[in-house]
Amino acid sequence: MASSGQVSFKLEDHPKLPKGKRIAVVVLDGWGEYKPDQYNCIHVAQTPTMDSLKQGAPDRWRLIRAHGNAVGLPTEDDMGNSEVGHNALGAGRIFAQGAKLVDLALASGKIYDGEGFKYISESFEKGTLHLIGLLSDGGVHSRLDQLQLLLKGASERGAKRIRVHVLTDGRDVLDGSSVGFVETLENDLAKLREKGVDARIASGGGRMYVTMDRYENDWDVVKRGWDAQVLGEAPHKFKNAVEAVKKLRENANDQYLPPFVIVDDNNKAVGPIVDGDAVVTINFRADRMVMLAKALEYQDFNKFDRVRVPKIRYAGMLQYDGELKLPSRYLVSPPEIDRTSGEYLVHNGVRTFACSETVKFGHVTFFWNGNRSGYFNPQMEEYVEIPSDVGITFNVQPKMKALEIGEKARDAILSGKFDQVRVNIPNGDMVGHTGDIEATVVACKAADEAVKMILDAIEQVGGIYIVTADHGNAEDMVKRNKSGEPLLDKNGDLQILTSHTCQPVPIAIGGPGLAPGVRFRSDVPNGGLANVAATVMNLHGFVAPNDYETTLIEVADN
Ligand SMILES: O=C(O)[C@H](O)COP(=O)(O)O
Ligand SMILES: [Mn+2]
Ligand SMILES: [Mn+2]
Repeated sequence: MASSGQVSFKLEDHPKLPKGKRIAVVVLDGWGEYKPDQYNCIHVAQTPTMDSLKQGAPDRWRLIRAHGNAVGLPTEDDMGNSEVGHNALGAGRIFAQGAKLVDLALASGKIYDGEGFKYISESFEKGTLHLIGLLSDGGVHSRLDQLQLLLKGASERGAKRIRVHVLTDGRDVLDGSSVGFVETLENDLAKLREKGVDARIASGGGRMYVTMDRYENDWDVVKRGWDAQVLGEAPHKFKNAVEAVKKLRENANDQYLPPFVIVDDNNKAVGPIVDGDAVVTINFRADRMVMLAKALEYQDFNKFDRVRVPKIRYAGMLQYDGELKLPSRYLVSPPEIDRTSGEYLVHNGVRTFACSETVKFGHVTFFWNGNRSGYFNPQMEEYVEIPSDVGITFNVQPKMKALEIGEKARDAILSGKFDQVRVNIPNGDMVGHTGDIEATVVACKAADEAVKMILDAIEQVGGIYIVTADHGNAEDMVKRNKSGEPLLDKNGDLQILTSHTCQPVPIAIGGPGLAPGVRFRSDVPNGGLANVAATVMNLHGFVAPNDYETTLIEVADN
């Protein structure tokens, strides 16, 4: 706890639980609990390991909350996501997250008084304001209503020429919904034009194919965006963005639309980014904006040929990486997630190994450690990234690198070099997002096999396991009405749910090293992801800091 300005990271000994056990912390990505039907891929898949854990209920298996207020999101209708989920798991407390902080800053108008807005507004007189980001109401990376408020606020404060570079979603929202979002935005921009603001959509593309890669998996994705947004070059040229999205959807879904630029009557791009302009990346979530932020901000940059590097005033909606201070200017201060469990544990002698494949690597490192890149103490930690497949949608390879992650974790456990071995197993989530039900079933089976590999290793060394998930996804693949029945679209087709869900997630503890009498408490019925950190600290033999959310376990006297 902080005392006289100094943080002491010393944890108290747990009165009943021993130190020195090897502990596997397994996070299944996108693995919620839902009624067993044909659209519940976890139920349909063979998942003997996860099924066997369930038999430990209620003492060693239970459900915890992973969405809404339990993870610091604005409302109970907000589904969970990896960022807020892993933040809560790692930090042991609930922080108001980016979505909420931006809401508050817009509502109070404070966003316009901050350094970031003042900085970009210096370009309003002579330059163009460019807004780049995900266009949907998914609330995971960005929200349309926040963009709308920012457009209004910026134009009222002097922005005379505005260009919006849209990234279509279909991943946190239904596929096909991009058309409606672009129409809504076009209406707003038309209203601004009536008021004398030269406001237009300048470019676009699907989020997974244009711009929003993460953890440096595939820089080509960012380059395609750069070419369209900055250089004004793209394979597809249209006069109108609604027409562009409708046309391009004939051959691709929203997530994967190819890049396009909007051109004028002379076939000239209407909104390349040039010297003197201002740029705001409107996503509040970090992982899929960091790469673009680097391309926009870094002078030394060799990930792709930027061709032309305009001298711009750039601000992020938030600062995306506190350690890298990236970007250096931002409109809203990010949550200050301090004193995470990872930091405490290295100070208390717990040696940690963390691993996932590229697309989830930052989840068990960067997000887990409070949006902080790098090690707390390289002598005590080792983070291993297994390269993800590039350039495919994961329904094509639904097993992903699950078994490789399992093997790395197993070897780390058996090596005796680590006290905590932490992994993220991505399949349920990454394949769930493709909306391919059959492939998601294969994905869930692979994830279960990886869990088995880890639990077997824990068995062998007399260790402890804790298995949980960050939010739901694969357990429900259709959109439903209020009574839970699947919804059909106007053609009578099932509406496939590519997004996360608001379902709770399982948590299980066990292993030969678990002291007798350890069981889930029954007096924390509303426990959520933020309660996991204190639980893990207990299993390592420590009491969590006072301000952490309470532990989920107790030790019964036998
Ligand atoms: O970025 C993504 O892939 C989705 O928007 C959310 O998925 P995640 O929160 O599981 O990463
Ligand atoms: Mn996730
Ligand atoms: Mn996801």
